[in-house]
Amino acid sequence: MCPPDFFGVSYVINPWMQGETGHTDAAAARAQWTALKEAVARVAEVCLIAPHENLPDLVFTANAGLVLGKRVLLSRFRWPQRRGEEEIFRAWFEKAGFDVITPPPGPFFEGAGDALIDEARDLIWLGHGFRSDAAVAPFVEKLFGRTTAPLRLVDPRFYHLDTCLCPLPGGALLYFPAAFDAAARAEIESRVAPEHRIAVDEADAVKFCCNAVALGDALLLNDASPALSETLRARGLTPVALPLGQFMKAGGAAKCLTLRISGQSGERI
Ligand SMILES: NC(=O)NCCC[C@H](N)C(=O)O
Repeated sequence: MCPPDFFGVSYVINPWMQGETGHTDAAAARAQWTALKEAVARVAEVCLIAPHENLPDLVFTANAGLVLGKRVLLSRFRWPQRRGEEEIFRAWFEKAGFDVITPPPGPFFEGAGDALIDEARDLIWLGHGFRSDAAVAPFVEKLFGRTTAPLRLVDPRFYHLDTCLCPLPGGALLYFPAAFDAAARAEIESRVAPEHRIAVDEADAVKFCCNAVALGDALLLNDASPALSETLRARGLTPVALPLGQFMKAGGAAKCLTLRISGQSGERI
């Protein structure tokens, strides 16, 4: 995670940021981020990367790269406003002993914002259409030795895959179907049995319920309706609501603010 010392909205690269320039409250953001960090720290060790002035979105560490085992495929950001983050994340990973791989020339790739590991299906879902390019899929597949299933995103509010889809422990998949084109919905339906699909409605989706961090049985998220919370509980998961409204002004919530760097089955690589 990255402390929110320099977090704010100072440019607009997604619809959530529209009209929010200069409207974040630093103390409130710090309190929300700290509550999330403490919730993660109850289950896992939290490593920090130093914040940088003029890189307000560095707090969204999910976008650093895709980590599997001790390998990380670094991001290449679509928007110039975020490109300064790439070398900062590279330096952090190198110092931490990761094998850092640069994406092939050409396609954009926004890390674990768009590439989600589905342990139950032994595959990587890759969101594309707004930030990452589908052209990076064969490289991801070869590098990590896992089937990589591209999914086209069509709603600009759900510009990263982790804003509208979340593989859950136990094999269920939480997702907002309207964020995907028909082919992507068919792809999800062909790979995920109906009893494992949890389709959320728009009211839950805009609360970033899919932007959830699964840690053991706990599911850390900004908010979920009573009905969705009940559905999750029935599957043995405990939704933990952690308000992250300050970060939603920039288009991110719990999952975006974290990057899992160990504990995935990538250890077999
Ligand atoms: N969805 C994510 O994984 N990260 C949120 C990134 C927010 C940032 N303002 C962006 O638009 O890139």
